[in-house]
Amino acid sequence: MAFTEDTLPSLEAWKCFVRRLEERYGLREVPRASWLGAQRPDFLSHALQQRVAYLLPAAVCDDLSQKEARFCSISDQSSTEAKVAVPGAIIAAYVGRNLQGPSGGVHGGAIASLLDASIGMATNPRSDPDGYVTAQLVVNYRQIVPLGSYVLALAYVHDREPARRKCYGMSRLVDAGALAQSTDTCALQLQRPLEAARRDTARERVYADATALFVRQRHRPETHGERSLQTAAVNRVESVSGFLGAQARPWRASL
Ligand SMILES: CCCCCCCCCC(=O)SCCNC(=O)CCNC(=O)[C@H](O)C(C)(C)COP(=O)(O)OP(=O)(O)OC[C@H]1O[C@@H](n2cnc3c(N)ncnc32)[C@H](O)[C@@H]1OP(=O)(O)O
Repeated sequence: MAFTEDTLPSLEAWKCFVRRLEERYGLREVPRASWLGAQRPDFLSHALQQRVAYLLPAAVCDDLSQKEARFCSISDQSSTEAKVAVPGAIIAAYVGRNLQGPSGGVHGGAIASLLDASIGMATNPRSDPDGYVTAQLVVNYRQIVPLGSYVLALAYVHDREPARRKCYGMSRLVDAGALAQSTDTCALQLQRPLEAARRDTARERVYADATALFVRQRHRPETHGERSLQTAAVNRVESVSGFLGAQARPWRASL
């Protein structure tokens, strides 16, 4: 998917999305003050200190290339905090007609991919994004996801066995409702457990949930050429956007 200036969400729209996340899920850790007064360096360092491992997209990064800015990762900085595994993650996505499974509904494979990606994000620290891979993924499909929906995958890690290289997580795919109205795929890694991922709330429709076992690889496959963490993060989110077939449409969050 090609990102253009038109498809970048504005900072205001992104802040609005985060505010709504805060309201719905009590995400106290999103540093509201820094969003509101965002200037890139302060914003990034403050956000890092405030336990947000990385934020995508970050349209505030005006000195990066457009593509990098779209997927700016704040934990590429070599801080100790960035090396800490993140126990929670949220992906907001639009699932369009190109993902048709049953008539009028989204294909189960796309739903599984979203759930898998969100748990993978909650499992892997940004400083080592390829450490843990999916060994097992069990998906419960609870309701048809209507084509053309905005959805959120809310993931958290509930157990780790480092000595055995194992990490257990779960994710719930819910209707985003008015919370995210964008065809962009965006993601947030959190350094606190996301309580909202744990249980259903009356306020949202739950389409599916999944449990997963991630296992740390003993040997990594060779990568071809130099690959920065930044590039890996960009590629990974682009791959999610890619398989979702996100169409280039403007951000539609109302302020
Ligand atoms: C910011 C970053 C965001 C990142 C998002 C990324 C999300 C993307 C996630 C993916 O899509 S990953 C791609 C799909 N997955 C793969 O391609 C994985 C392919 N499989 C493998 O590479 C290996 O099979 C694997 C690393 C999972 C395990 O191989 P090992 O040889 O290291 O496992 P080993 O036999 O030593 O087992 C270690 C432990 O895990 C257990 N285990 C391994 N595979 C299992 C399995 N499949 N089911 C259940 N348990 C399993 C195994 O029983 C054992 O437990 P115990 O120590 O308690 O005995």
